[in-house]
Amino acid sequence: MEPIAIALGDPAGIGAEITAKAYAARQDSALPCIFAIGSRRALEGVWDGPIETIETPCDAREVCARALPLIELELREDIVPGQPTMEGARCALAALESATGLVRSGKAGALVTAPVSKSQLATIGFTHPGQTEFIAERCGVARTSIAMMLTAPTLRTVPVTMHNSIASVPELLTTELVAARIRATARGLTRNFGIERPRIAIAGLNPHAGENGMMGDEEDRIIRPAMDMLAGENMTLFGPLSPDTMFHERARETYDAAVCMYHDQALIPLKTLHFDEGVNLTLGLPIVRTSPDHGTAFDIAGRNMARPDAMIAAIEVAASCARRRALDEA
Ligand SMILES: NC(=O)C1=CN([C@@H]2O[C@H](COP(=O)(O)OP(=O)(O)OC[C@H]3O[C@@H](n4cnc5c(N)ncnc54)[C@H](O)[C@@H]3O)[C@@H](O)[C@H]2O)C=CC1
Ligand SMILES: NCC(=O)COP(=O)(O)O
Repeated sequence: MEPIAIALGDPAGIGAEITAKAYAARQDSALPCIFAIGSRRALEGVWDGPIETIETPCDAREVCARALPLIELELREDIVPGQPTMEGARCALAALESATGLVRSGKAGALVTAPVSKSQLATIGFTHPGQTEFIAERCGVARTSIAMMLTAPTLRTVPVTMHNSIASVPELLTTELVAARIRATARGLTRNFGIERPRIAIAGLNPHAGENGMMGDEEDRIIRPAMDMLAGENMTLFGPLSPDTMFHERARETYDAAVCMYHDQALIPLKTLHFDEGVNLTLGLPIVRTSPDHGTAFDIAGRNMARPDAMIAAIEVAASCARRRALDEA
């Protein structure tokens, strides 16, 4: 497998720190060869280990054993941890763009992205809600064909609507969109985890999954018809389930992934159970892309408090998915 590219994210956040700590733990965690893309200053500000500049991903192979390989991007200002700037957002976007390109061209084996600040990116004219949608566009894949899967040891969840206001969710939910996300989830489970006939639990939108229409009708009007559309495809679907009772331990054993109707319905159970090991895996792309589940953590940036566990898990999941895909394509 080619080296894995890590875009360092916002320089004022914890991206550089968790990347450096993941690199330092590479032997204990048996991580594959990785290289970083971003600002050298961001790394040097939080880590005193060895860093070596490389020109191309293939140089990382030789360097990785002795130093963290870095494709260096210019950052023309000092970094103040916890204080994001427009220049920092430009650097984060340049790293994301460059890393995505290297993976798309096959020079890097998978893409792992450290966290960015979405609002800060918006200040420099970034029009995508998040990195997920940007990467999909760069890969030429429609937003409706991808899915944002959060994966952790005892739970995988996928939100149908992603970075949208709660007020807009009922209007955005359509039968076609729900069906598309369920299909992307099923294919993603087969492609990335080798699950031949995935079992997928579908959440309702309303309390008690609508209580037979008493507390909302999206279950009957939108979600059930979406499940019916997929009848005959290679997956086992059940639901719509009451969202409050589908995440307890015994319930989680009955499915391979839960498709949820909005961001927090999917991410609250995942982060509550597995904050330090949750991985965000984008399904439906021609490349492998993962990210730690957490954000920029500006409140602890530069204080050597950031845990690298989710970044290590993101690298492990990326490597495992890339290996599986390579085997399937061989
Ligand atoms: N993939 C990405 O690029 C993501 C980016 N974000 C961005 O992150 C920013 C901050 O979002 P928040 O909601 O505050 O979430 P957050 O995950 O950055 O922080 C939430 C809490 O968890 C702690 N925390 C997070 N990661 C940690 C780690 N590795 N070790 C120890 N403690 C950790 C933080 O210190 C904070 O107290 C937002 O601007 C958002 O856009 C959020 C999620 C994902
Ligand atoms: N909460 C998940 C999230 O914000 C993912 O963001 P991104 O990876 O799409 O930037």
